[in-house]
Amino acid sequence: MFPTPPSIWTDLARIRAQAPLIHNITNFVVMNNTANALLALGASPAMVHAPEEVEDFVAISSALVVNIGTLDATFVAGMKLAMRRAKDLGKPVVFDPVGVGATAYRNRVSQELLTQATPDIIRGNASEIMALAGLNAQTKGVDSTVGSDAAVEAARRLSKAWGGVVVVSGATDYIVQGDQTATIGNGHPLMAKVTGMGCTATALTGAFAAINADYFRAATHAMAVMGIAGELAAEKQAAPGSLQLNFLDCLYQLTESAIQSRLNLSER
Ligand SMILES: Nc1ncnc2c1ncn2[C@@H]1O[C@H](COP(=O)(O)OP(=O)(O)OP(=O)(O)O)[C@@H](O)[C@H]1O
Ligand SMILES: Cc1ncsc1CCO
Ligand SMILES: [Mg+2]
Repeated sequence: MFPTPPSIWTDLARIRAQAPLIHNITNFVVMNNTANALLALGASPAMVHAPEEVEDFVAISSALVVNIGTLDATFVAGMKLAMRRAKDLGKPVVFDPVGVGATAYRNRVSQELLTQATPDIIRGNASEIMALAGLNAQTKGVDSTVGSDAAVEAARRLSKAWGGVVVVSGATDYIVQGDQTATIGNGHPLMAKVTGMGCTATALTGAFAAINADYFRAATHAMAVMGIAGELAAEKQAAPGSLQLNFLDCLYQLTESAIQSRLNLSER
């Protein structure tokens, strides 16, 4: 048994009560998945990337989620404007460096985004976090080639370099801020067989950051809810198509007692 921080449930109840507006600049592959996941969680998603309107949209949103999965020059221009405006307005920024390490363009854009407006939380798989930390990580497009354990020290290095929270997802999720580490052992291997489950984790993290200004807690709670909903869904039917569908239903129906009985969280 693990101790259950009641704040996971408190945060989830707050999201359901307040339905915070989450501004997403994300990739074409997952727009529908992450919008539906945010709705099932209780938040209110909007996918808005035109440079002409992102600054105005940030101003009415409670958090900004930036994901470079299918980047191009127009997306990047919108990301820079939105991230700078979010920082100016003190709104949480969550960054997903999809596929960083795979190409020079992705590496350059990621570094530009990080230096222009430092995100509060970065969530990536192990290859992405290692690449972002400047390690010569092997990457296979958008999927990781190494386990999350291998990237914990890279996450710590990144976090110490700019003071934010870094999340490495995988069989075990690591949430790192400075010397602090939380690990989440929930989830199911089939989650990696549905595209955009990592992007979904990042989007949900945006919703938790919108209602909890302790971003270490917000990220930890998001990864816990993600993992628990994922394992509940996999238990209904262990196949990818069903998992994608059941994940939304399990997220929507998630109860305090399910969180309490399933949470696999440790901290040091
Ligand atoms: N082997 C596993 N066991 C348990 N949970 C897993 C496993 N692999 C992935 N997950 C969970 O799936 C979610 C997505 O993590 P993953 O590391 O696969 O993201 P990703 O590679 O960025 O995905 P994508 O780029 O497709 O969005 C996380 O919530 C993670 O905890
Ligand atoms: C498959 C894929 N390609 C670019 S973004 C994306 C979604 C998972 O990261
Ligand atoms: Mg990813």
